[in-house]
Amino acid sequence: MGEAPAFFVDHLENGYTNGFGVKSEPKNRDTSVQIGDRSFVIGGNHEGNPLFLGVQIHDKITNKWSSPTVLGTGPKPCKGYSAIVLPKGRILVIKKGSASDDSIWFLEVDTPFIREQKKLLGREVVAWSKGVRGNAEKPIVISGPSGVGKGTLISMLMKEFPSMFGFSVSHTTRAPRCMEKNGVHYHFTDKTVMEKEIKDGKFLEFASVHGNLYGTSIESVEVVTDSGKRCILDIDVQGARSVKASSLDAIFIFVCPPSMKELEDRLRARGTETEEQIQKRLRNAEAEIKAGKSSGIFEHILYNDNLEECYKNLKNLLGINDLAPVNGVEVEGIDLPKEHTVTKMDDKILIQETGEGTKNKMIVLDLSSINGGAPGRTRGIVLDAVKSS
Ligand SMILES: Nc1nc2c(ncn2[C@@H]2O[C@H](COP(=O)(O)OP(=O)(O)O)[C@@H](O)[C@H]2O)c(=O)[nH]1
Ligand SMILES: Nc1ncnc2c1ncn2[C@@H]1O[C@H](COP(=O)(O)OP(=O)(O)O)[C@@H](O)[C@H]1O
Repeated sequence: MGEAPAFFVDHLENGYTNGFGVKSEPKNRDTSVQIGDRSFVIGGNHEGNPLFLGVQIHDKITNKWSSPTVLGTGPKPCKGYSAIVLPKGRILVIKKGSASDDSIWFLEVDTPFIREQKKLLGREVVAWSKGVRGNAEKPIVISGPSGVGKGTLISMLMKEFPSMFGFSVSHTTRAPRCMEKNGVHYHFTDKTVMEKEIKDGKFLEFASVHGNLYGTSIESVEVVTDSGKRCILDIDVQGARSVKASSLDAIFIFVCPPSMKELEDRLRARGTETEEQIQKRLRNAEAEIKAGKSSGIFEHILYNDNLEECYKNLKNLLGINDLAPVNGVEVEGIDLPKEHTVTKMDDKILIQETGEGTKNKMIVLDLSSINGGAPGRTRGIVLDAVKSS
């Protein structure tokens, strides 16, 4: 889709029929924007769930309504919304009367991520991405054969910098090991449940590894980034390839063992797998190491021979040392007025307070350096209050 013209808040006047052909009255709180031949109506609940803000699409050519699959965690329904069409298939949605860190949202309707998901799911898809002030550092993808020391290195990093890094807890269909906790090391799940969730578009990536299904849910990454931490993903090479193809802009690190013999010794010494499973993991290791070194996915290859040395190299390539400042997302900021109008001027959105007895303050929302987006957050938002003279 090319650049869409700005289309300001508008309420559909003649009512609309939902995806099941039932005519519904438009509610005052609903907001619609038009992109090409389609109107996107934002408001109410999604498919009857009071926790999810509704999104419906009206196609002018066919005169049909559809209820799209909505990916990502969107804003909770509230008193009203302002919406404005942005270039490149995104709609800016501003919640009225909400907390300052929960007011700016993006509904993606035709971004590369949406096009890919539409192809995958074979139906109409939209995705929410929360607007966040400031920039977070890139997520870190760590891959390597089983037993090479990925988990050990990640634990060391999280222990030394607890406020800096957060682990993306994957879903898996494999059985838990005796020390593993559900929701901490993995979300242990059932194959049929996970397959259904994959079909519903809940996963950023997934792969079959050593005979089990593993996957990173969109939510598991959001939970970490929302807490202002840098997200670490421990995933296999197939998963890394999918993430590389996604819109998640990450750093890719592959960890190699000093030798196959040492890898085998570590796997055995760990004592968590049966002999059959160890053999399977060792067979897969050779192909993984080959793919890791030659696929062009990984910008960094680390050799985990001496653990302390490898850990030091990991910290170096992440640009952290013992004096590293604690990073985090700056969310403190300006409250948006409850009642307002929005106007688009190039990359700037002017938010003008309305209503009697107010100071009619003006806020400028600068979108010129936004980055990221679904399946993560939209970052780099700058908000400025215009001082009245
Ligand atoms: N694609 C993908 N791979 C994962 C995910 N979570 C874990 N893995 C990979 O699955 C493989 C097996 O993990 P696990 O059963 O915990 O065994 P370990 O690597 O020997 O500790 C490892 O290569 C992990 O990196 C995920 O969410 N997606
Ligand atoms: N550099 C190293 N030298 C010796 N043992 C190591 C080293 N790194 C990790 N280990 C050990 O190897 C085993 C496998 O490490 P782990 O972190 O579980 O690997 P992965 O997560 O890659 O499967 C663990 O028992 C761990 O303590």
